[in-house]
Amino acid sequence: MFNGGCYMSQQRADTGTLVAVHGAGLAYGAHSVLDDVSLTLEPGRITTLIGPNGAGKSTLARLVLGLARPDRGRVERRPGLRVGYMPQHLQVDESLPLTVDRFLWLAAPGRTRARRDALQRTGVAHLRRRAVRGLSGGEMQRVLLARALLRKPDLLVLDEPAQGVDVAGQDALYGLLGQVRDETGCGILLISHDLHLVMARTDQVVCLHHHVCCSGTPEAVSRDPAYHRLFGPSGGMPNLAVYTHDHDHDHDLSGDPHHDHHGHTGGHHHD
Ligand SMILES: Nc1ncnc2c1ncn2[C@@H]1O[C@H](COP(=O)(O)OP(=O)(O)OP(=O)(O)O)[C@@H](O)[C@H]1O
Repeated sequence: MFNGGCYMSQQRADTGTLVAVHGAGLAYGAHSVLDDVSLTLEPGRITTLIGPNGAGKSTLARLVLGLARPDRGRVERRPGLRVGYMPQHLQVDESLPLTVDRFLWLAAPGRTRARRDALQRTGVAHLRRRAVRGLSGGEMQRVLLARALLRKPDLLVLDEPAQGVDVAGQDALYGLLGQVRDETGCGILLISHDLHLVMARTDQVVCLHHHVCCSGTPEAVSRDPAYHRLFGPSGGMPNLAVYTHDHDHDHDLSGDPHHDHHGHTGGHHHD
């Protein structure tokens, strides 16, 4: 729901924006986690949110999902927005003999066909009757993506989906997400703490360290000599790209932009 009144709701509904965060600030006690953060998510566009541990990425995702409210600024959401969320961690009770099919049904009760189609789309239809607790990290990730897709989301939010997956698995996942975007036209918000390697088809990269440090588009891995050496001349990982940061400031350890007595920036540079 939009917080900006009728006029703003109408304006946003017309332009199709899924979620718009305007100058959001949020603090836990004295600890400022987000400071004047703005972000716009559009249908059919992939946004990658990167930043070091503790930068506020998951907190910003919670604002986008409507699970938290900013102390300052506002968050507008398209009326009736359907969101599919793939969490960073999921606790599955090891003692429960839960099958993949049952696991999906619990999230979205409905026809078997829909669950089969969702698993088919993420390339793991063969796992439908398997126990969730026996799945590998990469298999679980695809099941979680199928679960998010069952909601037929306008916006897919994935928190660190590449965590615990090797580079080839990350490349395959990003390829799959590109297909999902092309087929469904949904917007995608991807969260990652990898400051350099991002999904090649990302439309905008936003680097967060409590505030937005910089944003832009990634460059193909094949154009970066370091990754060229790693992946070979053909750029064997077509779905990965390099993001080059463009900061005009450094950070001290609290994440605050830092200037020395002479007006020069100093502190911990995180790119
Ligand atoms: N409910 C809470 N109460 C107090 N502090 C919190 C709460 N949630 C998050 N924080 C703090 O806010 C900061 C940002 O956390 P957040 O999880 O948003 O960062 P992140 O960028 O997603 O980090 P990571 O990459 O490690 O997952 C951290 O210092 C965290 O300890």
